[in-house]
Amino acid sequence: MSTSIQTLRAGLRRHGRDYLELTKPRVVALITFTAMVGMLLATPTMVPWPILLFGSTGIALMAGSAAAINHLVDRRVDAIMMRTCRRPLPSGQLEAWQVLSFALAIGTLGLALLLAFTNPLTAVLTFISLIGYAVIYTLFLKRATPQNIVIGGAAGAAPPLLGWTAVTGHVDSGALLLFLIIYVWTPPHFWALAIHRRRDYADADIPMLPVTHGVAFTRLHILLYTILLFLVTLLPFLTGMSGWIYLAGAVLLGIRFLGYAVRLFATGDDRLALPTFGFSIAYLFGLFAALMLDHYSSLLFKWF
Ligand code: HEM
Ligand SMILES: CC(C)=CCC/C(C)=C/CC/C(C)=C/COP(=O)(O)OP(=O)(O)O
Repeated sequence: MSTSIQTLRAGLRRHGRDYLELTKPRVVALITFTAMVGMLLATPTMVPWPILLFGSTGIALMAGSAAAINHLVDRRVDAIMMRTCRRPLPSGQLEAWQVLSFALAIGTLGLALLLAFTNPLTAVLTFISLIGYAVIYTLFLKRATPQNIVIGGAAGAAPPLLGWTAVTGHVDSGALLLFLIIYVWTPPHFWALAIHRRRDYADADIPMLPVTHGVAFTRLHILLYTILLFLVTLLPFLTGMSGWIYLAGAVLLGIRFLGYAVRLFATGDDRLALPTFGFSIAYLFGLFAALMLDHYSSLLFKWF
């Protein structure tokens, strides 16, 4: 046992950057931020600091573990695609057993933190999200249907709900609303990138929407989902969960996102696809920052 821990430690020192890359750190950073906003919105008082700290670390570790399993399952597909061929497995920097050990280690640590500092419901739902992304999406859906990311998007949309249940111990309408926002955001986020990288997906025989149904059809669906997203993001205000500060943020960000989607659709210029993908990330960060800002400003207003 101690020898295998020593081997793991030596490997971590030599390949720190590769292990970090396995976790998709920038994706997990945004996922963790949305989970923390879910925690903050779940209560009108302060979130107990052990839940905030260890709950979000637990969710981040399990999301990182899911991302590492995705690298393992997809290693042959990743070797074919230009965007992913330099990843640690296809480039030979790490071997499959190292990736599996790493994923199991951080996944188990994450699960233990959630069980110790949050509640069984959060631990179970986070585990289901891990399986949803790492196994159901990556191994089956991704290769089976162009609706892969619509169905698989449920795993990526779960984090704010997980943050919410970490604080309250149950799922309620506020948590479901935050889930719904990310669920509807995922198709325009991903399909914009898929238009830009469609040749990669065709080469790897992955049935992404622009490959199976063409670019024009995908542009239309990006636009339709962005309109739906605009409407869904009004719900936190309409249901009284959030106030005017959030509404202003959601409308401004939504108009900008719609601007990208309309231009992509109307001009048919695929050079707009990558900027649309880039903006989708800034959009989601901005929207959740607006939820948080609105929550605390309305609390301050009540206190004084
Ligand atoms: C099924 C759901 C999703 C799919 C298929 C998807 C797909 C992708 C892909 C393929 C990339 C890679 C871009 C690259 O390597 O150049 C990416 C990047 C990114 N995604 Fe997603 N995504 C999903 C959900 C999410 C969620 C839920 C979040 C956060 C809440 C997120 C945040 C990001 C961020 C921040 C990046 C940029 C990463 C970087 O610059 O390294 N994605 N997404
Ligand atoms: C809370 C928890 C455990 C959630 C896990 C959610 C999670 C890590 C979602 C990531 C979504 C994502 C980057 C999908 C792209 O995979 P891809 O295989 O289509 O993209 P790739 O080609 O860049 O690998």
